[in-house]
Amino acid sequence: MEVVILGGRRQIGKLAADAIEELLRRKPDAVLGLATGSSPLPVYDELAERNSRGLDFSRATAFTLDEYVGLPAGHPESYREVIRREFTDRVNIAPEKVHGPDGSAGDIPAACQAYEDAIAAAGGVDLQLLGVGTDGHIAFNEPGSSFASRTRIKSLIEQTRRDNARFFKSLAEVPHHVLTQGLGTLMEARHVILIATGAQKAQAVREFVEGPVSAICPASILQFHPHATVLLDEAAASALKLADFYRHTYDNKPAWQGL
Ligand SMILES: N[C@@H]1[C@@H](O)[C@H](O)[C@@H](COP(=O)(O)O)O[C@@H]1O
Repeated sequence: MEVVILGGRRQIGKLAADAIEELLRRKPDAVLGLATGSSPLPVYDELAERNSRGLDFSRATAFTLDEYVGLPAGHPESYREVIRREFTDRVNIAPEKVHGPDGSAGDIPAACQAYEDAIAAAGGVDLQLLGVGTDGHIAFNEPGSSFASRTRIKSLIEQTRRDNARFFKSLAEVPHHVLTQGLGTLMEARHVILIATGAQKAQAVREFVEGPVSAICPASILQFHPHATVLLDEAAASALKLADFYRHTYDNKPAWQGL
């Protein structure tokens, strides 16, 4: 796991966008894993800007991480809508190449299997963006999720519902159930870039980067990933024991740019 501590959200956005740009130039039909939440927004802003200057997404495919169950089609907070608004409508990716789990499916297990099959048929995810929940969840894999899990339905814990209530009119409107790629699914992405900013993430970051690998902190599975990059601002990095070591080792420059 490479941990890179940067000055702020804008620098994080640029560095993650550099990785995506390098991938798209090397492999124009790359498969991108997209995340919702506020953490990846600077990356999407930067990519939209680069798209307007010629970075081409026309041959790319994208898969989102997760989706609420039970929101009506077109609900502004469904992740399908969020990712469309925040990213895919702002670049020249083909809408039919942007996939998400179907939270309104009648047959949920079949929809989850179909999503796994679609990822596999696309050749797997080349680069997966991730945020992290204050409880250490990635995608919507809450504490206790199996490290071998695949796309499936999950219940949200109250902490996550409260964290996400800021996007809804009230806590009561936040769905209790979601579909999410599993931890086993996420671990198959060839490169994972997790972004965390702000002091409210410091504890989760300390636990998943430097704590024991445990299902109680789902993001800790990334310690087993062969190519995981963690991009942090100073506040999110503030509880790390080895923060100085990471600063010196990577010198604000992750391995994909050459040490
Ligand atoms: N399912 C999403 C996660 O994918 C995201 O990482 C997390 C953190 O969101 P934020 O980046 O807004 O802190 O929120 C949600 O629960």
